[in-house]
Amino acid sequence: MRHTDFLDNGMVAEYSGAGLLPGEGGGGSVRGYLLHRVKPHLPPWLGWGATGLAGALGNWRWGESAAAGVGLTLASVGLTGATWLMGKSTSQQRRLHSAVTVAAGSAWLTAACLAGPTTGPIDDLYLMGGPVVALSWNVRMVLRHNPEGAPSGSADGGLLEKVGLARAQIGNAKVEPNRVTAPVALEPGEQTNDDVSKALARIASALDLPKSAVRYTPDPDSERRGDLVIVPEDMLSEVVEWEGPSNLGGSIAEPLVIGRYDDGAPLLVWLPGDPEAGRNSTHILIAGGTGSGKGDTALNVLTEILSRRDVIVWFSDPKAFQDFAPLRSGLDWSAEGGTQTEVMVAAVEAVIPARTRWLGAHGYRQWVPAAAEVQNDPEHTCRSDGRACGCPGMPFLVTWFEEAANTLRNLGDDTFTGIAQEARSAGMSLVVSLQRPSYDQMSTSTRASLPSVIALGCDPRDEGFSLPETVIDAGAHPGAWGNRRPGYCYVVSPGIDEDRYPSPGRTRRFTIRAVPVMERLAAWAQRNGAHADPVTAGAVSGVAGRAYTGRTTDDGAPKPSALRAVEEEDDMDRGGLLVDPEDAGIDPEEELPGAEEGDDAPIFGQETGRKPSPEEARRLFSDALAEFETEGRMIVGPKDFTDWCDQHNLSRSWVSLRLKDAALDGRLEATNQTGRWRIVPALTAA
Ligand SMILES: Nc1ncnc2c1ncn2[C@@H]1O[C@H](COP(=O)(O)OP(=O)(O)OP(=O)(O)O)[C@@H](O)[C@H]1O
Repeated sequence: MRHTDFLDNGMVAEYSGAGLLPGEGGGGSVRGYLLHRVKPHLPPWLGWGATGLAGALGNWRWGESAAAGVGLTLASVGLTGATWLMGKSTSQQRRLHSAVTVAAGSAWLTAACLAGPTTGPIDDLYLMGGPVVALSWNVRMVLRHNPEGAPSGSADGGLLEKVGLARAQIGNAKVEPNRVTAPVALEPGEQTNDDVSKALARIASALDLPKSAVRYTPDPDSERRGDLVIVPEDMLSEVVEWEGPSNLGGSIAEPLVIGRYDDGAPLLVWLPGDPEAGRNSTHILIAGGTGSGKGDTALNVLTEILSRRDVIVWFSDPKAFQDFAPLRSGLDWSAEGGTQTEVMVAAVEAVIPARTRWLGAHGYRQWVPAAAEVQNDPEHTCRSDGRACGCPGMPFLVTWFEEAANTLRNLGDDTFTGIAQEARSAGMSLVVSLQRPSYDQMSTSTRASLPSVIALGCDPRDEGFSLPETVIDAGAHPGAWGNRRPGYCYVVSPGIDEDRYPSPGRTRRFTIRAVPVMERLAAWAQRNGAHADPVTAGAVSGVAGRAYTGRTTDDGAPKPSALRAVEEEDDMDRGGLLVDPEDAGIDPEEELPGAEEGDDAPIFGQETGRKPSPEEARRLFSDALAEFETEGRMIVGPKDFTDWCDQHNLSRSWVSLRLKDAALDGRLEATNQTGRWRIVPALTAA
């Protein structure tokens, strides 16, 4: 049994102060346990018995011999002297104790041999003195087990010496069920905390435990002190299924519960910052190899987010919502990769300044739950006369990019880093997941702008990508799990005590049983969750046009006032940029054809024949852009006009030139990809 091996090693027993853990040690039965406890204290008593026996036998053999008397006396003195000499290397106290014991024992033996063990006081001396001496050794041993942070002596030296940390000291360890925390003090000037980090694998090997069971938390105030944490039994091996969100209707500012740690504590992450705790909003990277449980981990996070009342989610998934389909109707906006995702990214860029301005105008240095409520507090007013402004609140915004490597690469490092930096003060968090957590998927600077990570099992070579070096040094090794431990993860994120970073946790598993619960959650979010505020909705519509629908209500319920307000401002001929009331029930998937599908579909009129006149051609081109806009295909390039060119006998190079002209006219805007243009919705065009 692992646990017992661990204890048998003696380390915990030596330094716990409390001895063995309840019910542990030895053969498993009560008898075995007692025997195990008593065994170390027997030798002095055996020595006492042996001395008595030797006295009786010696008297029978040499009772009458004068020569034997001289020999025995000399031997006794010699043995005592030798003990004293040999004790030189031990402590003074131990040396004296040993010499006195040998002197008393050998003197009694000499007297018993010569005069007889029962003569005069010799037998009384044996019966009274022997137990006293034996007991004195027992007491010494018991005291040695409670060093109270004192230098550790030889026994711990055994383990630490084995792992190359001789002369380090282990103090009084704290023993909890399945967790031992032992303070370590290193040799001043000789050893550093780094040496312990490097020795963790050897400590695990000495204790016959997996590498992830042994961790080290350096003391931030000292280079030679820290806590060695040993968690002998893997309490995460039991799979726990997801049964529902932890806090339905709570605020997104409250922690998201995504699983549990190895000691049973809840595994938490926070997205918005907390001004009181001096914490900023964070962005999260979900990193894990294939089969590491990334999909289920994302579901843990997303279900928690969707169950909160003051948040909206924009979600891009190039895998066509394979894993997330049951939750899709709870999202404010969903995109299936390709052009749809490009539009979403452009929209994210556009809403950041608008949201930041709104928060600033209402006196919020960062998003807090009160920002999502109607602004009835004169402390948070945008009116110059200081009276409450009554503006609709602004929900927190989570923008989520599944399998994001391509999107991020297209976006470029500087753009992404800028978005990530600025989004934090706009009441937004980005969540990004990667197919393979490695630097060929994501550049160093992009990785650096995602401060939080949920690091699942991966290739050992990719550990350095997933986790900060300090956490790996402290004993975190997602590479040791690969895809054999789905859902196991380390979480590094503001709000979590840093001591926890190297502790593994496990997210919950989603099975087929979870599907109806997720569907109910999405329906709840659709009815009771937040809707985009007018500022966010206005900014996104200015970029995405009809591609952004906002979360629709499926039961014909009136749309939230935020959206109606935007619609009322719209050009009446266009009937508003957001969903028409009669379109409210339309499945957004049907409304937004994928890029590939759109490429093949003949969406334009079927005019054929002669080449149009230049004026006619320009009119047709402008109609084509309007049609793209109606379709919600807001990012276009010459290749999107291939069929159209064939129909109208126009060339793609002519289209290229017209695209540039349209950009000069303000109808299009350049994207950071050459030859790709974003349509400026007609409402906001000059
Ligand atoms: N927390 C968990 N506990 C137990 N099993 C889990 C857990 N999370 C995921 N699994 C199981 O592990 C397997 C792989 O999970 P999942 O598909 O989420 O991995 P993935 O990392 O998303 O892989 P891929 O990238 O190939 O989609 C699935 O069978 C899933 O049910």
